[in-house]
Amino acid sequence: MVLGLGTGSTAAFVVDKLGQLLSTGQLSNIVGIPTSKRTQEQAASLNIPLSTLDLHPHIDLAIDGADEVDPNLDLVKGRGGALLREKMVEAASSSFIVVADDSKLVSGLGGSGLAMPVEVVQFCWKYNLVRLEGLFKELGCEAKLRLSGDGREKPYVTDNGNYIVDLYFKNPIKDGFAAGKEISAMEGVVEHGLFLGMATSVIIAGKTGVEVMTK
Ligand SMILES: O=C(CO)[C@H](O)[C@H](O)COP(=O)(O)O
Repeated sequence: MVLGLGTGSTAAFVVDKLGQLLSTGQLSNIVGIPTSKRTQEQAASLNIPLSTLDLHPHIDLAIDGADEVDPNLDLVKGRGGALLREKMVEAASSSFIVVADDSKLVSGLGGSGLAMPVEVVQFCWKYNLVRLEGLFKELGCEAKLRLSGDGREKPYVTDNGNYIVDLYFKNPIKDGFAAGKEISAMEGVVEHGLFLGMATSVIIAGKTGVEVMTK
């Protein structure tokens, strides 16, 4: 079985569990396709056999976290910075299961007040930041370059050598597909964090237990 391995604090539990099941012989004959360098390192340290999309272009199942989940199982992802590889791996997967806690549930994407990331090339990133903010003016959008380092003094660089522009909305995005299309059409945009129509099911953990959402 070919498994897409997600990125983030929730997906890390899945990777740990896979490592444990493999080491105790409860699971065998799997190969993992990691969605980030971080996950690749974690999986390798647990002796999970790894491969790439080049060698395994068809993935049976991907399991990953999410930043926002709406009632249609559409998602915002990428606050952990891995959106490009996540989208490539999850789009190539026959099934895509999301694992999250109930703080991630929203009635409309962009509605949490937290970031919707867009990965952009470094070249003239400010030009694209201004254009992205302008695209969603009517939603009260504010665009910020993601920073890293102890004093947040330098731009965050993705595993693919790009920058991230985080979009903060005052109001939820009305038409995610239209928004995604407009963002992707911008020269210099590499990928955006709207994962639409991709999740097969979402497993949500809350104080009262676990709920499985399916379409
Ligand atoms: O998209 C992601 C990383 O790019 C993560 O899946 C998302 O940020 C959720 O992370 P966490 O489980 O740590 O809340």
